[in-house]
Amino acid sequence: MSEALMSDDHPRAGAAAPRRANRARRFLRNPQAVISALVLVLIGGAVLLAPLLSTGDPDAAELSKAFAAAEPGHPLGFDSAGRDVWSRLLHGGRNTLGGALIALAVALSIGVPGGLVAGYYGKWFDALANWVGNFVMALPAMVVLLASRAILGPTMWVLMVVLGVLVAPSFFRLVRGIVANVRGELYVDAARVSGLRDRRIIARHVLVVVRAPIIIQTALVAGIAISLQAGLEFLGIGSGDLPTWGAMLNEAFQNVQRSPMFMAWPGLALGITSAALVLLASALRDVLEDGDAKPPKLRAARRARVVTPATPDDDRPRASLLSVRDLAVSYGAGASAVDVVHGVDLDVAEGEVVGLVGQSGSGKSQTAFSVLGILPEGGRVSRGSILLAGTEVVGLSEKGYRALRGDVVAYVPQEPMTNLDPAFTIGSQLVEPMRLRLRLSRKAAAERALELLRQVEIVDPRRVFHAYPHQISGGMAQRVLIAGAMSCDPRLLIADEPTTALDVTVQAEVLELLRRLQAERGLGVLLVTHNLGVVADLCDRVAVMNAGRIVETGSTEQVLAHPGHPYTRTLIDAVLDDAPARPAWVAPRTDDGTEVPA
Ligand SMILES: Nc1ncnc2c1ncn2[C@@H]1O[C@H](COP(=O)(O)OP(=O)(O)OP(=O)(O)O)[C@@H](O)[C@H]1O
Repeated sequence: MSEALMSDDHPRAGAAAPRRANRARRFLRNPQAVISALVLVLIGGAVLLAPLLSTGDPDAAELSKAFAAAEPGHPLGFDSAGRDVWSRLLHGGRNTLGGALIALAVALSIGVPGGLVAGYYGKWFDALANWVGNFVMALPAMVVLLASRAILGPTMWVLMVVLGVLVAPSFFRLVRGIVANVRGELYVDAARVSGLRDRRIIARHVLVVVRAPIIIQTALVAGIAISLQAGLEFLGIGSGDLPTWGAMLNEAFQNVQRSPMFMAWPGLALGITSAALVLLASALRDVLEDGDAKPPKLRAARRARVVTPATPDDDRPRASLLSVRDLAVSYGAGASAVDVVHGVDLDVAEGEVVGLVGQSGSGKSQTAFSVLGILPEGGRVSRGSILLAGTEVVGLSEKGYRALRGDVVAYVPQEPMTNLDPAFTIGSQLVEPMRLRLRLSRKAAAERALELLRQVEIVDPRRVFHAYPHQISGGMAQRVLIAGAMSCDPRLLIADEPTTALDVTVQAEVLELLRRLQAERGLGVLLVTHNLGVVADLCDRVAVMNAGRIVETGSTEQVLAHPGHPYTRTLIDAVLDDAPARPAWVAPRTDDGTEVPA
């Protein structure tokens, strides 16, 4: 392995410290964030400590003190009913902020899970939830609240639940949109192939991406909820018996001629709280979103869609690890359906390395994805049978697949970087599937992960274990993915162009590593590649694929030395190894023999 890639001073390795610390630092360096958060903490603290900070009962009226000026213990004076304004302001804040919190809690608990499920699974739930969300958003909030008040009675808390339902679609839409994008990321597919359940993938890999936007949206919606709640109370349609900032505004408004200052206190409290929330939301956007490098999007969403029931074939070699018969993969439905793989037969036995070769677009990846159950959106196995260690996987449920992934079949993908979740350390991404599949404790899984990193020849396993994907090189990332693929001791490894994204020296090292691991563990390997050099180097047998069909199969030696099919001959002729070497470059010289400067 290249020392430059392994050393700590590699540019990627020297990148920023873990992003959580980065975010905290960015937050503390942002004056708008700090000041607005401080203001909110002060307001929240004051209303929470209302019984300690105020002198009396907020509802205790003493008519003789109506409109009386400030006095010791009553710094803001008395209202029209002789009640202490300071007490009412603090206790009113409790009710106003408490109401907004209820609305937020309802909106979050409907909008976030709804958006996660709709964005991740799509299908009918997405269509239905979208329709309901659009319908709720189209409703005029104030009219619905007035109607609710008429039907449900003048209870502010109930109205806040209704308000929560009305603002839930804003969270739903936000989360759904982000999740629908994330579910197509390769690291989500990689997590599925490593055997993680959907619930776990959503909690670990998807929720983390929506966390920051949800926090920002929460701050914004909190401001809106406070204003709406105060608006209702101001109009006199909340709970008239509770002190709230809106009710105080209402009362002050009725006496504005007599004492205009009474408008100021609840007005200021509402204004400062709402402004602080909006400023905090905008500062959080800078802190949480702008500073994070977004993972590049390389492929559209891919979902397994397998429909045809298995049609077992009696002449298959039963001892084989993988036995594919008459596999067809189609996109689209009905008359517009297009077959991209036509009747492929393929076998991999225990300890055997089989190369699946062919030019780009010949259907190699579609065949491999069919075996793994991760065909892209719209793709389906339309015919044939795939036996994985004796289990028919055509038509198999996600649950059935989970039982096979990790310890029967594992996958090494083409693009190492996009198959690692940028939000988690390498260690945590290795540990998680082992805890689930092998039921190891966190400590035992971490020890095994370190051992695996050593086995894939990572020089400083401990540093890599604690590093984030952006802190390691592409070659190291591929080694990490190979370690991950080996983590649950699979019997079959499917490697899809595992070295294509790497530079030439690293390619050789990764191939050498695969060769060693295969020999040590007696793995069956299906190596998808367009590179005949790699095939000659690693494979026992080779299947040549062209235009969705296997055109020739045989031992590597036989196929490469005596190709039987014209397409195989074209592939071999395209390898430039036998072409005459280009003559060395000679600098042009003038007649007297001096070199012409470039
Ligand atoms: N999502 C998709 N929708 C429709 N057709 C697709 C989709 N993905 C792939 N195909 C088609 O399937 C065929 C085989 O593609 P596949 O990715 O298996 O090729 P490949 O041999 O693996 O090539 P490469 O080495 O470039 O990945 C191609 O003709 C491609 O256009």
